[in-house]
Amino acid sequence: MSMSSEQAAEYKRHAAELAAEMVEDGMVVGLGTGSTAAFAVAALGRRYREGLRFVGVPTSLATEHQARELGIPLSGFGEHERVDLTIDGADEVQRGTLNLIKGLGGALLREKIVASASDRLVIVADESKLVDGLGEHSLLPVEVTPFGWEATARRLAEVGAHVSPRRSRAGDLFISDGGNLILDCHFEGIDDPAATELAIGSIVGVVESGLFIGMASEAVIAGPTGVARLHVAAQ
Ligand SMILES: O=C(CO)[C@H](O)[C@H](O)COP(=O)(O)O
Repeated sequence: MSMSSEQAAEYKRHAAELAAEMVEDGMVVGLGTGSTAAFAVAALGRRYREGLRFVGVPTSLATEHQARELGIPLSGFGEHERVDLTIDGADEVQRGTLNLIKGLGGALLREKIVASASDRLVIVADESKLVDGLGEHSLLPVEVTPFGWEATARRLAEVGAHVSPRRSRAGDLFISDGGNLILDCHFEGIDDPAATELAIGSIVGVVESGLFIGMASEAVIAGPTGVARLHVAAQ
């Protein structure tokens, strides 16, 4: 059953607020990107004003801006080797594995750097993001260097992707926070996400793909029946 955008926003807020309760005093917290993560950042801003002390590591310029406006102190990898807990959204969450597609918001590179340095990555989403197989609904964003992107796009097509360069509203090539381009890749289902990630990652010119394999420790998913905390199922 499809949900209205107001309902989806309400579910995103429920999931995000529950995850924001997981932050404890003294933590280094990865601050995700997107509309769901923004609810978590807003809740963390409220908790900071109420006396909770933590530092945030933002995953995009947009999140950095939001966190600064809320008075959340920010830090980075010069000061901290590890992040205790990151709360971020996702475009697809695979049931059972919690493997993810991320990056429709264009922040996948910074999100992946922060996720890979995190002891816990908690994904927040409404239940429309839950899928049985990755690639069911979402394109797979791949961040590539601007130089030679057309050659990189051809190599991606060779591994089975239908490739479209992402464009801004004005029709220009979209530039990521890292100064790269995003190629949105459609696959006829991604049967083996780990193999697909390896194949894409081995193409010269690819900076990162939006496949997050084995990174999420938990997903907080909200829908009409309430909020569920999902963990990786035993194989
Ligand atoms: O990966 C992302 C940004 O690069 C977002 O987390 C993802 O696109 C989900 O966004 P939203 O919460 O707005 O649906």
